Amino acid sequence: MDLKLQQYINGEWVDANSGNKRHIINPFNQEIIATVPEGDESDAKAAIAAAREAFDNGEWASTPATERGTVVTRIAELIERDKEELAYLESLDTGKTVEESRGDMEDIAGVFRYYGELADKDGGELIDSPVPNSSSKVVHEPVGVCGQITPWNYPLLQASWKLAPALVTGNTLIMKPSEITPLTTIKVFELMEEAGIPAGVANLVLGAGNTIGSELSGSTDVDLISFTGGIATGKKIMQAASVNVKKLALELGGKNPNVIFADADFELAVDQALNGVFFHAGQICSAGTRLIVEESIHDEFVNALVERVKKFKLGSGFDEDTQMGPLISAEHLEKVEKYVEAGVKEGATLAVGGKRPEDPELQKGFFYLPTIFTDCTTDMHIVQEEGFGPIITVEKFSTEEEATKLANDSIYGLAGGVFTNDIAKAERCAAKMRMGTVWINEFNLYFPHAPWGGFKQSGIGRELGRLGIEEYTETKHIFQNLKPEPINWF
Ligand SMILES: NC(=O)c1ccc[n+]([C@@H]2O[C@H](COP(=O)([O-])OP(=O)(O)OC[C@H]3O[C@@H](n4cnc5c(N)ncnc54)[C@H](O)[C@@H]3O)[C@@H](O)[C@H]2O)c1
Ligand SMILES: C[N+](C)(C)CC=O
Repeated sequence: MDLKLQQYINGEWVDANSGNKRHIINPFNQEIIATVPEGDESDAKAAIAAAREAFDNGEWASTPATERGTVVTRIAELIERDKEELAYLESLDTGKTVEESRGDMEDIAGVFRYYGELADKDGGELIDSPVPNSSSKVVHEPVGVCGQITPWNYPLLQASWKLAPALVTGNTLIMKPSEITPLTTIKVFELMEEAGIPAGVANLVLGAGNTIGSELSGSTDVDLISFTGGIATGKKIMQAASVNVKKLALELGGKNPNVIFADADFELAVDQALNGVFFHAGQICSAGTRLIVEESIHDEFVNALVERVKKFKLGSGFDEDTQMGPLISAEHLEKVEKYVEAGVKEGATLAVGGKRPEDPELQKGFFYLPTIFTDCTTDMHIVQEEGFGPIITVEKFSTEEEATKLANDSIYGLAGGVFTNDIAKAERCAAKMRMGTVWINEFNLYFPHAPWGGFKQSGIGRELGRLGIEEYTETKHIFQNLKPEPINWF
């Protein structure tokens, strides 16, 4: 593997201070793909010091925004150049099909390109001051040193949503990818170095969340944490971040409803419902794992799903005909198994799946069969909790009001979908659904221009779009009295 397999701190490729290492495991066959440094608090401290110095010396922040934009656009070009290698690494690390990874790489290059082009578009704002003989303007400045923590399911995609807006706005950063999927993030740091990001501006530390992640969240030298991951970790980060009242951007989990009305295009809704859940084996924050189907088509709809699911081809992400790869790890597979067991105990009916596949060729991988539960009710653990696996729960409704009430009955509010051919009904539902994204006759679509994030416990703040850049800026009001006079109060 032609990759540095090291951390990147203050412009140098380095091993962990402790000398410790971690094996990265292929989820398809449990083979060791790579061995990388396992950093700890001391590595995180070194990276924080480098990022602090690079921010405080002001060089990157005072580089003209156009130049910062050019460097970030160059990163997009390098990602496009090395797209095949990146897609290969992402599929090795995560088990997802290489076709999915290629799509991810196109999205990622698009994110760097989008923010590269936005870099110099913020000229601030002139305020019409109510005070005679004065000027009043608003400018946006970088927040400072940013800690960025990412999950394993979309390793480089989630990193790109953080790296590109932080860099174009003049911040410095420390990135900590998931300890089990670091490869593409390492590769992109090589590309960022090639693109000309100055030493200390972007730093990469590798290792566990409870060491490096905690150090980043609890450090008084870090001004902002942008985190994507689970709710439980998000809560720990919020607590640690209170030490210096850090700015926080949290992209957390989801248990996303997909409402299917009887008047929807049946084949389209079946196809999108399957895609909305089983893509990447259900390991997607916005997976439409909670199907809410109108009673009059419920049985026909479930039968159609089951027939299609039985034909899914599970296998290596590198085989052309594979539709679904393995889960990420043995630990996660066990979690998914327990989740399904809980559903059975709660009284839901297993319509298909509910176990590991028996195919001898899949025994070394962390595979789980696509699973559909019927007879589900909102009080069930499997309807309320994120399973993060290839599992659908199906509930029934009979009125529009009931459908949106069910859809909103959740602590989450990340995303949801509505399938209907009645445009007015679709708009009414979208208005009522308390989620950061609502898709109409579509599921799981995102692009750089539109914001992404959650209502309720699915998060704080937004990534992507113009809001994604605002997370990385402080707003300053500058007022000038053009004809100052004494106040003579005291
Ligand atoms: N909202 C979104 O856009 C979005 C996108 C992708 C994934 N997710 C969510 O991510 C979760 C799956 O990812 P995961 O299992 O990697 O999540 P996770 O919370 O276990 O880990 C995410 C990251 O946090 C780090 N971490 C762990 N403990 C930490 C601590 N105490 N302090 C700081 N950092 C710590 C991990 O090392 C990892 O890098 C799911 O809940 C999924 O919904 C959300
Ligand atoms: C945000 N998204 C959909 C790319 C990945 C969620 O896990």
